Amino acid sequence: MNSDGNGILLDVDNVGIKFETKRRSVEALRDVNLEVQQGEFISIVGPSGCGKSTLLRAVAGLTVPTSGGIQLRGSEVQAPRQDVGFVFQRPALLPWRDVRGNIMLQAEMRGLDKKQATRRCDELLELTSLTDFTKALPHELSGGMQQRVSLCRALLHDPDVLLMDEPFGALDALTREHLNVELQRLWAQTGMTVLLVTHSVPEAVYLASRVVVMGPRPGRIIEEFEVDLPHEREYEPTLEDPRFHAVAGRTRELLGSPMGGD
Ligand SMILES: Nc1ncnc2c1ncn2[C@@H]1O[C@H](COP(=O)(O)OP(=O)(O)OP(=O)(O)O)[C@@H](O)[C@H]1O
Repeated sequence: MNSDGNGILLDVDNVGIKFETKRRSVEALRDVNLEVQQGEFISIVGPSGCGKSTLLRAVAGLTVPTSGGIQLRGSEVQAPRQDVGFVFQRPALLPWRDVRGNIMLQAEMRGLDKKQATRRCDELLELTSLTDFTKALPHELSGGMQQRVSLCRALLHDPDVLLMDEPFGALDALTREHLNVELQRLWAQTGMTVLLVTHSVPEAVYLASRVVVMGPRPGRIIEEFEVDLPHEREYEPTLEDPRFHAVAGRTRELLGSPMGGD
């Protein structure tokens, strides 16, 4: 339960975003409404250019809505927030810093207590099976490991909400599958709140407690599905589960493609 007493951690209220440039005006989002409870895992899918990244950036306070508003833990999001974690498609690690150094960057930027941050860093390294690579440099790591480092960095300050924008889009299929399984376990074990943008329908449904489908620009939410699957999910049995197929099939229909993304 959060400070506003109704269990809603994040409230996106009638948000519209227009980008005005010298040459054109783009309406990226129109009347977007989304209420997220603490501990939910929301997967956001939609056609390219429908405003998924814009929505995440607005939640992080990196883009200001043109209309409507966003509340996180009861306070209006008006500027970049300290209480979110962001994982992008590329891990963006500093090549001269080792794994611990890259994760601890978050502590330095936010002025966190070094002892506490180091303890948390150790826990996260353990949770993501990176303990043996603490002193490795980014070029010594696989793409999947680099993305795990970037996940640890995003979680170091224990954010209220973790925002992930196509975090596994640049990885090969097998690595992506492994990281899906790890992220599922992490979510089930920690109860963190996640908003994930993805083009992959199986990834969206396997990970989510709720799938949010957006329509073409100007981006709006056209449908939402609760995913009626156990909190902790094994990979293959889940992908064969009729409840998984029901949501994945409906999502693909809405996206208008037989394959519905990768
Ligand atoms: N800073 C900006 N200035 C001008 N237009 C922008 C800006 N950011 C996004 N847009 C436009 O807003 C629309 C939505 O972009 P956004 O990146 O949010 O879509 P998306 O759904 O994440 O796309 P994709 O799935 O291809 O990554 C696009 O038409 C894009 O060109």
